[in-house]
Amino acid sequence: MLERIVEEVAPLRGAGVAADYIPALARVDPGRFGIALADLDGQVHGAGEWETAFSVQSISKVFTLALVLAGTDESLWRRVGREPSGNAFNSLTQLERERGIPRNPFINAGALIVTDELISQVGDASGDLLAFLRAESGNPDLRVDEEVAASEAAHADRNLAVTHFMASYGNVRNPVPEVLDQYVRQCSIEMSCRDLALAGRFLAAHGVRRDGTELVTNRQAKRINAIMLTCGTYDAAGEFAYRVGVPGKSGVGGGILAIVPGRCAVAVWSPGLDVRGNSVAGVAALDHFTTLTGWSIF
Ligand SMILES: NC(=O)CC[C@H](N)C(=O)O
Repeated sequence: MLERIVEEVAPLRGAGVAADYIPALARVDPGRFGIALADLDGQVHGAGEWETAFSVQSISKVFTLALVLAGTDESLWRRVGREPSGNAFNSLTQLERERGIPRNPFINAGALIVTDELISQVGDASGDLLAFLRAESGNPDLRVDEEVAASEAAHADRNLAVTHFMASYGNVRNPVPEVLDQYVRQCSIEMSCRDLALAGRFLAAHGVRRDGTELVTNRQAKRINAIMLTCGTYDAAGEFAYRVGVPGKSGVGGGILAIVPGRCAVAVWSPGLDVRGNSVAGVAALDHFTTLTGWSIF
């Protein structure tokens, strides 16, 4: 079935444009495509370029949220909301009206607060994330792409502005440059569809990790999936629910992690993005996937 999906989306490969506000991402061929599925037993299947590493970008926000929630009570929710923003992932417009409290943890502003919280908990937030991702994917070679990190850090005016703005409301605990550095590093981690599907599997498995231990409770996993559904694709979350019908988190590297609760995690990658920053062929592939399997949650 995954091979069939590769064929079905072939005409869409190359549609859209690779993100260019981070120059190192603009160099990737937008026509590439891969898909992988990890089931609850940790079996993984793939088609296309499913073992090629790419920049996970905002998909990292799901994992940092899970790590923060695993390490604390619910106090994070005093600093970040749980409502769809209806705005672009890097928008500033709601922040002044809402006194420095970002709408949700998956837009940049909210993810920067989550990273700030993870720094307070563990210090080296991106290192902690990398250790988690290596363990879940079984791939000890996962690493930060230093070229992408440097490129993003050199073009971070907007994320710096957002973080300073939230700091002016007292909603940032660590020095802004440190929060930015850790955020850029987490976004610049390279993973393949295979790695991502395995790393996201715990969200399909009600919070239980590869080794059988619990990262987050069943209730927390349910809630993270709910926020992925309502906020994971930014101002296209309604359209994503309409077409795909499962929780999903996209990144401007062209990847999308989708969760079918109780069944599997699916990762797709194709760098050509639509205007809202979601992979054109990736969304289409997930649309085919839930149609072929009947595994939409609706
Ligand atoms: N949507 C995304 O993937 C955005 C992540 C990117 N690192 C940024 O902060 O702009």
